[in-house]
Amino acid sequence: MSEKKRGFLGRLFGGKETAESQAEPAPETTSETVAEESASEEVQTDDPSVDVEMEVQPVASMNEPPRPMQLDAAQGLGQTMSSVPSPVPPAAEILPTDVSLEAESDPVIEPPAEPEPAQEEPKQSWFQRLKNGLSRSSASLTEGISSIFTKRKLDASMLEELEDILIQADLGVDTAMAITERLSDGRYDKEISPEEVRAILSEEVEKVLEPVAKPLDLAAGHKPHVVLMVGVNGTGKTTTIGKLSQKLRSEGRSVMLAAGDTFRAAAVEQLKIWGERTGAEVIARDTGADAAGLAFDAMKEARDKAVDVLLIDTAGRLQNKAELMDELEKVIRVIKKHDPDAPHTVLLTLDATTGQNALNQVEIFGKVAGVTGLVMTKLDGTARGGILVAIAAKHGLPVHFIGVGEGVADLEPFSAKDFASAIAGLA
Ligand SMILES: Nc1nc2c(ncn2[C@@H]2O[C@H](COP(=O)(O)OP(=O)(O)OP(=O)(O)O)[C@@H](O)[C@H]2O)c(=O)[nH]1
Repeated sequence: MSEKKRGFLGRLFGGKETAESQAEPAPETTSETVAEESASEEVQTDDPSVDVEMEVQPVASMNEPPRPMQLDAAQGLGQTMSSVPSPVPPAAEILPTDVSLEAESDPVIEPPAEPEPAQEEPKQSWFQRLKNGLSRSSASLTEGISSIFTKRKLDASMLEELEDILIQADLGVDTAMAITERLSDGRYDKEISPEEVRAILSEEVEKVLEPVAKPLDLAAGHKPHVVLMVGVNGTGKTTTIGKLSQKLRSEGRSVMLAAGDTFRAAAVEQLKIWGERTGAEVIARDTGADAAGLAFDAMKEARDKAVDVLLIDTAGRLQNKAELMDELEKVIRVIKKHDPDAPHTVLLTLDATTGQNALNQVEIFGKVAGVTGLVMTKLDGTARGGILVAIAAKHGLPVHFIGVGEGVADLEPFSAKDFASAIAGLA
């Protein structure tokens, strides 16, 4: 019961809610050092000694109280806000094969509107939303299982068919084999029900996911704790930052958002809206501005104002575009000028609809940006949610959150057991 009284993030991030963060004793970055870097790398900061290109535009005050859309921290897992569904574009559409560095101006993707109290929908538990979100993934598995294991005695061809279904659901060869091996153990020539198979599926998936289901740890005392959000275009970086900001604010933490996606005008606007909604100050520049310069200025602002968490957005980039990946490295180098240990968290957002390509994204972003944890989004828009299992088995990186919709309540800390039960279609 006492657990319940602690803030939701306090419990799930492993940190003490009241713990005072200590400022990092990072060496002070001087304007000279930035100017040096700027001269060699053309970082455009707002430091007066450095070439000033665009104005920093603080938007909302971080002292503002969170808006009514706040998810009650103590109720986090059990309560819901209604989400506004919108069609998720297929991976092929959100992963163009050729992306140029020229700034884009596309329509602003407004964060989903807050529900009017009068229109409040019946509250669903997080598990129910997770189940609904994963329904396409679980349907493809459970329908396949039901079609094989119907009043037949277990034989080798059934196991082969099952293995195919599991592999097609992107669970990965190793997990597929582990499941079929476990099934075959002592069950040959015996009738086996689809329910038994689903129970074993759930147990094996949980075994793979348990070691990676780790809360985001903000308790190390960094002030600010710097979270850099990286990933391919349209995977949900900006939306995830907005949702995280909401959660952190409802824990009583001060948050600053850096609109480092200077490539896409709509992303800057989107982040400003999230900032206003969640009471987080937003550091932004005009479209096309230097992302590293913006990150430098945001770091300075966040340290000067002693905010608890700085969430830095970055432009989406394909992992095979070398020049874009170089730009990301530069952003990280500039952040380190303020604090050599920063970014303390590098979150990679993965779009579940991408399927197997996500494995490759983890590898490349891991090398370039030192990814420390994963957020898998859009599990609601795909039958390929099993990819999370393959990623866990291959890379073993912590999975901090999963997203099953666009609404602020559709991002939650990752639970291996819940995910395994939901994908196996268990109640
Ligand atoms: N269905 C669904 N949609 C999501 C989820 N997360 C994000 N989205 C939507 O995905 C779209 C792209 O999200 P963004 O946050 O703009 O993605 P991004 O990675 O910042 O995009 P770039 O700035 O182009 O790199 C938006 O329409 C979001 O609302 C999710 O978990 N489920």
